[in-house]
Formats: sequence, structure tokens, C-alpha cells
Amino acid sequence: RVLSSSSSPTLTQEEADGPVGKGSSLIDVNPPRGTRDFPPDDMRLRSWLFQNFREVSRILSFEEVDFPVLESEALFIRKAGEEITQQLYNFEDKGGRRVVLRPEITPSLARLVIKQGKSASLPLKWFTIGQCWRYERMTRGRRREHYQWNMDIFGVSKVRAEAELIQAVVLLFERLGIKSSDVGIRVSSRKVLQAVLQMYAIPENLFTQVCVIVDKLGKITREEMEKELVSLGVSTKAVNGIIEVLSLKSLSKLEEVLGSEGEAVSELKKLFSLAESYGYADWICFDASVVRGLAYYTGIVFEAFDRQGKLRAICGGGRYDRLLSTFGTDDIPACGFGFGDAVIVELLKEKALLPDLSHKVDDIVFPLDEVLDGTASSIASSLRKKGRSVDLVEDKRLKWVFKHAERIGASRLILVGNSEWERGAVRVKNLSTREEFEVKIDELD
Ligand SMILES: CC(=O)Nc1cnc2ccccc2c1
Repeated sequence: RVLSSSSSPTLTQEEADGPVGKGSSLIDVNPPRGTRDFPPDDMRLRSWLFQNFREVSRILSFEEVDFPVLESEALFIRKAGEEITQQLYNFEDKGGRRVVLRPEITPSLARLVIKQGKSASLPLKWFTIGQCWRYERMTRGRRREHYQWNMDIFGVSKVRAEAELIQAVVLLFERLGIKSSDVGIRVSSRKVLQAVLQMYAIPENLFTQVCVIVDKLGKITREEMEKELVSLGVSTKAVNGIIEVLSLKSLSKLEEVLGSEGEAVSELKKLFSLAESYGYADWICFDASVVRGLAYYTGIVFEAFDRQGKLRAICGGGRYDRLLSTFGTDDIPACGFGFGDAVIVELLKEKALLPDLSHKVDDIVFPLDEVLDGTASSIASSLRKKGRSVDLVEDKRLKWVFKHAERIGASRLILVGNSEWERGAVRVKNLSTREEFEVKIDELD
């Protein structure tokens, strides 16, 4: 509730200013536009989701890395017209440096790989979970931050790497109770588009910009797309050819158009055959319209989608073999994906798969008489030293303590009373079985 300091006709100035002494006007207690707080309930859900991200990363034998949320702006300056670079949360710091709140994680990963140079023995399999930012005019009221789980492999040029990443995504979905009937993973390759551009003799240097435009397929009209491509110098004939090939959803049809010799077809066929061996073939489908909107992808690209088509992409990724050379060093083959914390939660809600994550505590320790507050403290600390979570309560009526035990999901209530303590014991109430018994203090575990 934010008290307006502006005076209003019906209120006196004093009333309008609100209570004096309690802070004459309350600051805005909401977080900055487009950002979220995580109160306990929301934080428990986020921690549960992130714990699953971490478990899958461990199972795939990836190592955790981390980076500053603040990065040099130079890392994200790209000329391909991507939305992500048009919404940089950028500013000049007090040292006159151009910096950003990072909009994505991949460039930081590449920076660290370069920094580590020869000391990073390839292949590298790294993961991180981090907050990413965008500065969007709040016209659309969309969020300006989200958390992303990123998994990336450096130093593997064969599609084995993409197959590993897709298994990670599938394992995550399965852990959350999502089935291949709920979610699919569209797979394609930018080499498909590259081959089509060659067929129409479109100069190589337009490739990245064409990809960024074509990624908008389904978000902008065909006329708008045609206009943007023609303004790049792509002929109408070529535009039609591009759209025709990108609407293919069968790998054999693609093979009819492109032939079997090119890398586009051979890599995709290899990936689909590996998918059978991994046992996740029913999760993936070829869909030539998948190009993803990031400029640096060069090969296989993929994105997970809800088969009901209600939500935006759940996660996405692909191969980016030429990113390091844009930072001025030798290329290292790489591929990875980003998995945001927002759409997946919407999907879990849709599928009624959100877990019950209430606060849980092992014991409440409560002295029935304030002279026992020291005793209660020593009982609480010996239980805590054994690793039990203990809520030490005092100055409350017993009635309140029982309600509180309910609220925080305590398993046991340990009442420290004078008569029991004289016998070196306490009263223990098991809050799930309602049983109550007296326990010698040195037998309390
Ligand atoms: C659904 C959602 O929160 N999307 C989102 C929110 N914040 C971002 C911030 C940076 C880049 C992408 C972002 C994407």
C-alpha cells in the first residue's frame, strides 16, 4: 500500500501525508518495474526447480560455473538486429565504462573459455543458473528479468554434443512429471537455411540477418517477413523458396530437396538416429521452421514447446561454432541451451504438476516456564548439532504454540516443564500421530 503524498480534496494535508512518526510517507515497497521478489512460498518453488536443474547437470556430469550479472557491453554488441540486443539493460558506470546487466549467459561462458585458454582441457561441459535482464519499454508489461539454466559443451564438433544436451532437457522434463505427450522438442539446423541461400546465390554475409528475420516466422505476417527479407536484397523468388523449405516437417522430404550429401541432412539424420539409442526419439521431431533468434547459431537448433500450443518456447538452444572468433580468437566448436524459469512454471500449473512445498521443521522447543529458557536453549542447540531443524519458541501461550506448530509443519513439539525437568526429562508430542510421551533428555535424538 503506497500512501500518496499528493493532497486530496476530502483529506486534510495531515491525513493525506499519513501517520507522522511511523515514517511520514511510506516508500514504494514494490520491487523495480518488471522484477520480482521471492517470498518464502515462491522461493521454495524456485529452489525446487533449480535443484532439479542441478541434479540433471550432475547426472550429465557437467561442472557448475558462475559469472557476474554485470558484464562489459562489448560482449553483447551484435549487428544482426536481434531483439535481445535491442533491449540491453546497459549504462555507463562511474568509471565511464559501458556495462550491461547481461541479457543471456552464452557470451560470458565463451569469455571464460577464452580466458582459461589452454588450461581448460576440452571438451568442457559447464552449467550455470543465473539471472538475465532486458530493458523493455513497459508498454507490454513483460518482465525485465528471469533466471536461466544454461548447459554448454565446448570442444565437441560432432552432433553427439547436441544429443547430450537434448537428453538433459528430456531428463529434466521427466523429473518434473512432464511426458512426451505434453511437450515436444522441435529440431532443425541452420545449415538448412544456409543451403537454401546458396541455391538462390544469396551472399553468405546475409546469413545471420536472414536467420534473425526468419525466426519471426509465426510472430510477424508473411508480408512483413517478405518486406524485411527483400529490404536485405533477397529476391521474392528466394523468399518463397526459403518459406517453402522452412515449412517442411519431414526429414525425408528435406532430403528430396537438399540431397543427401550436405551437412544439414547428414547431421540431422545422425541426431535422430542417436535419439533412438538414447531412448528419447518420441520427444523430438524435425521442423525446418526452427531457426531460433540468436545471431550466433551455426548448426543444429532446437526448442521445446507445449503440444497444446498455449505457451511460448519452454527452452531453446543450438550449435554456435563461430562465436569465439567474433571475440577475436580461434574458434572452438560449441553448443548449448538456455532454459528459463517462467514458461516451465506456467506449464507445470497447466498440467497440475506443481509440487506441495510447504515449510517443514523437525522440532519446536518450548519452555513452559520462563525460568527454563536456558534449559530450552541447551536442548535446542544439542538437537541442532545433530542436524535437526529446531524452532525455539518462548513468551507465547501454549495455544499459540500448537497453531504455530501446524503452520510451520513441525514434526515434534518438545515441551520443557519444571516437573519433567526435575526427573531430567521433557514432554515430546509427535504432531503427526498425536502421541505424547516423556523422554529422558539424554535419550532425546
Ligand atoms: C517469460 C519471461 O519472463 N521472459 C523473459 C524475462 N526476462 C528476460 C530477460 C532477459 C532476456 C530474456 C528474458 C525473458
